[in-house]
Amino acid sequence: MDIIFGRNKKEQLEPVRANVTGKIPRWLQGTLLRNGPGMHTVGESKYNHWFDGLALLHSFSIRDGEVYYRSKYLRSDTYNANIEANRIVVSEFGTMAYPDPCKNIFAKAFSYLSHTIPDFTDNCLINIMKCGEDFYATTETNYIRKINPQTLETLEKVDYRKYVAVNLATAHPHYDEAGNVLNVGTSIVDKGKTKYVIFKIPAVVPEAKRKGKSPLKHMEVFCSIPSRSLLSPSYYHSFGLTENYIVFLEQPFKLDILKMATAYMRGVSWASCMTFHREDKTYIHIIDQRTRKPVPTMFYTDPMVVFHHVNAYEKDGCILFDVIAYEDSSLYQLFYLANLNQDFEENSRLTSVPTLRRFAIPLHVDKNAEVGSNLIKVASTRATALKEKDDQVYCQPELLCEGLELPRINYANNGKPYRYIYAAGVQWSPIPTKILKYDLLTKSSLKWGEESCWPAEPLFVPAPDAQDEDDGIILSAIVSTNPQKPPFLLILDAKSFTELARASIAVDMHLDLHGLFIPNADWDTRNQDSDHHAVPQA
Ligand SMILES: CC1=C(/C=C/C(C)=C/C=C/C(C)=C/C=O)C(C)(C)CCC1
Ligand SMILES: [Fe+2]
Repeated sequence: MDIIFGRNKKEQLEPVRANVTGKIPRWLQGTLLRNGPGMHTVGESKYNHWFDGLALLHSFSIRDGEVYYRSKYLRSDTYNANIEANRIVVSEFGTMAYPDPCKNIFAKAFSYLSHTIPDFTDNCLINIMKCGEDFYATTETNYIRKINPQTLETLEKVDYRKYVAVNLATAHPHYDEAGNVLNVGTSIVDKGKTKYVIFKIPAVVPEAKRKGKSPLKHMEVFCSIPSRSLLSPSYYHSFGLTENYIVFLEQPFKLDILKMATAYMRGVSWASCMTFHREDKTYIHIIDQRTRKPVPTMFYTDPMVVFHHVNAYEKDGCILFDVIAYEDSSLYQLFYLANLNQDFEENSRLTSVPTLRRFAIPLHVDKNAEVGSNLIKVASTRATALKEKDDQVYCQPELLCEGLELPRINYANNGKPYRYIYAAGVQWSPIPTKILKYDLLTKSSLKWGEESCWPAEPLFVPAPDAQDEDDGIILSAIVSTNPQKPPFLLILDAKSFTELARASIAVDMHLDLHGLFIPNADWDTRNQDSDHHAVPQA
């Protein structure tokens, strides 16, 4: 597995034409832009964790049945500092780095102190965000990096803290129909309070206010939720959105701020400051978008760890939301590079398999309902919400399916009733061996897999004349451990899950994390089909 995880990948700066077999639909015109870690050693120094690797952007430009591939390292300040020093000098999730090893004792002590409130990395390796006309590489710190989606060049560094008080923010924002961005961040011990901040970035700025400013300058706090604890806010990786509500899980997988403040001095990583408290509950916060206030009822469920929300929607007085959940936080443990070696089949066994769980949250809690009664009256789910004393509600999910991660949907259905989930299929290890389509109605799935192939997150792109939710195609970048088989972009028909085409590229391709598809606007206007792709397939 060293081929996939350990080895530094080479950039492919010049676009290279892929060898296409099969037939790419004529309407599929645009660029698949993806992000993920590509470099895990700098000089003699090595990162400890796969999520530490330096961000390598790659793109597949699809035009008239042809595919062109290119890749480029994000020239973050982190990348530049590391390359210049020829060693790792910026700390990442699983690796604490020491910039000045030769300083005298006084300078060293000063450097430790200045790390009490750390300046986090801008190695934005997780996802790509669209904001107005601009694209940004994202991670979970306060930094995002603007990029040129055509050339993959790195542009400005943006510090969210300049606009809203957040030290951390998710790499998984949501978009409304107009393309406005909603995201959640954590504000740590600011003015004596720790809170989760939901913030909005408008897609367009009114002409009068514009003055050449980017929409980021018009970012605003939408709502804040106080953290249950000042010094141990929850860690979260994504959130859910319905037409009128936001779903935020305050889970018992927490950051210990005091541990973080001394991590640099103690020589341990940020990852070691995260703890799963299996004795705690998971609190479900529901925010009403119309009042911009959290719903006052306290909804909770058993301890769990969620990285990816799938979708959420309102139905018959309830919010139904689907997540991929684990029993513990061992997933992040498995991505230490020491585990992803030859013996990875042994070392990276999941202790808790990812399960698709559906929760149901009643929007109106009858104060007179009997304690112990189930407040969910929706026939389509077995999820329950039991009334407890003091107006608390205990929610138990319906278990839908096992062994899936990196979920995607037809984003036109985000926040709305939906039927299909596209995801990476994982079995005994967190590394995907298949991609699958799960049908929430029939509770059955279709799968794609091939010997020695390791697929990435499958992304759905709707067809221009789509009638059904699954009228479209699936794109997934596949790397292979067979030296005879070059990596390829797989194009499946989303309805039947059969292969339409593959574009093989004889390059050094990395296993990526997340990304988006940018439809080719020229082609859309040429075909009078502009509305279908107004929002990226985020
Ligand atoms: C640097 C840094 C962080 C980075 C977290 C990262 C990089 C997480 C990546 C998660 C992924 C890729 C999950 C996939 O499902 C924290 C812990 C937020 C806080 C401290 C500083
Ligand atoms: Fe993610």
